[in-house]
Amino acid sequence: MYIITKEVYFCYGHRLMNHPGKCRNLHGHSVKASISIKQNQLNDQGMVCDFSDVKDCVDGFINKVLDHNFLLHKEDPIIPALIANNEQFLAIDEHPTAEVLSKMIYNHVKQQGFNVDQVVLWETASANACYREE
Ligand SMILES: Nc1nc2c(c(=O)[nH]1)N=C([C@H](O)[C@H](O)COP(=O)(O)OP(=O)(O)OP(=O)(O)O)CN2
Ligand SMILES: [Zn+2]
Repeated sequence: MYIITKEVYFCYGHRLMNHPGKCRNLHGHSVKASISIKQNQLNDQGMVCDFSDVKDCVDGFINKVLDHNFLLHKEDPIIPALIANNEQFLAIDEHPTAEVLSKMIYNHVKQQGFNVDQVVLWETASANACYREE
């Protein structure tokens, strides 16, 4: 089994509305996502796939959906105020944790036809979440 990994960097604001501590406050992160693709066989270029193809796939999604966006649970009570002020945000069904965001990226890359091994989202220099399927 061969595995390649491409890293991408982006930013977002969010809050974890049910968090008992500081993460329920509005705050932001400058994050790294590591996207790993696996294959048993290399292609005729000797690659799992081109790093740039992974980057193009992930950048398209991240730039459109996550980067410099404000990520909130759909029931977050701040949403009416954002709408009233014409502010941009993304409301999702789950809490916008590193776990949930890594799965969102995983699902997008898988839907684009890549054989994804895992997606790791480094939310801070010391904390990451990984999503993979058995
Ligand atoms: N399992 C998870 N735990 C936490 C998440 C998460 O997404 N999944 N998110 C947060 C916060 O949003 C934020 O990421 C803070 O993380 P944390 O590592 O606690 O923050 P610090 O950098 O301040 O940590 P220190 O190492 O104490 O400086 C929280 N938990
Ligand atoms: Zn956070």
